[in-house]
Amino acid sequence: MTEQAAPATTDLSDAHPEAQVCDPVFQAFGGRPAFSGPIATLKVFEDNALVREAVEQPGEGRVLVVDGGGSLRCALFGGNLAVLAAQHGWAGVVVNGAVRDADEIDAQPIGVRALATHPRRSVKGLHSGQAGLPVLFAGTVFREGEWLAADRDGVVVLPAPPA
Ligand SMILES: O=C([O-])CC(=O)C(=O)O
Repeated sequence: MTEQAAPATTDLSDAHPEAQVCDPVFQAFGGRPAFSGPIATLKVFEDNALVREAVEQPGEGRVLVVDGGGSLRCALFGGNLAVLAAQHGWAGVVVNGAVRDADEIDAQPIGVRALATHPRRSVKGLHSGQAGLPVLFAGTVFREGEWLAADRDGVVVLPAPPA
């Protein structure tokens, strides 16, 4: 997979009045401090079966945006899923919820944003949730196919990649 330099979120925010700038609620994980790509969305709650299914599919440089309803009672993403996401070419994962195995995630060449860490794993096997719907958190609407950039300054969403 070729790794393209992600444009700075500051420059994107300055140059694009249409940019949505996420509320600064995220902690940063992963071996890639800056990442960007088209958005794929998931809406789940304390069940990460769909997250695993997604990162087992070709990522093609996309960013998986997982709305976990903000639950801080378990982790929706962890070290094994980070390996799968990297292997399948996902640029990053943004979680409205918690992750675990922070050190293992940091060892993978993807970017991850989440509200917190939590040692407990989520439910598996219910396969509850929905893919491809617009999701709303951090003051931002994340729509499948729109474009996200993240770096140490924050997370920005644009309707399309900058020209
Ligand atoms: O599988 C999970 O629920 C998350 C996790 O711990 C991992 O990815 O290693």
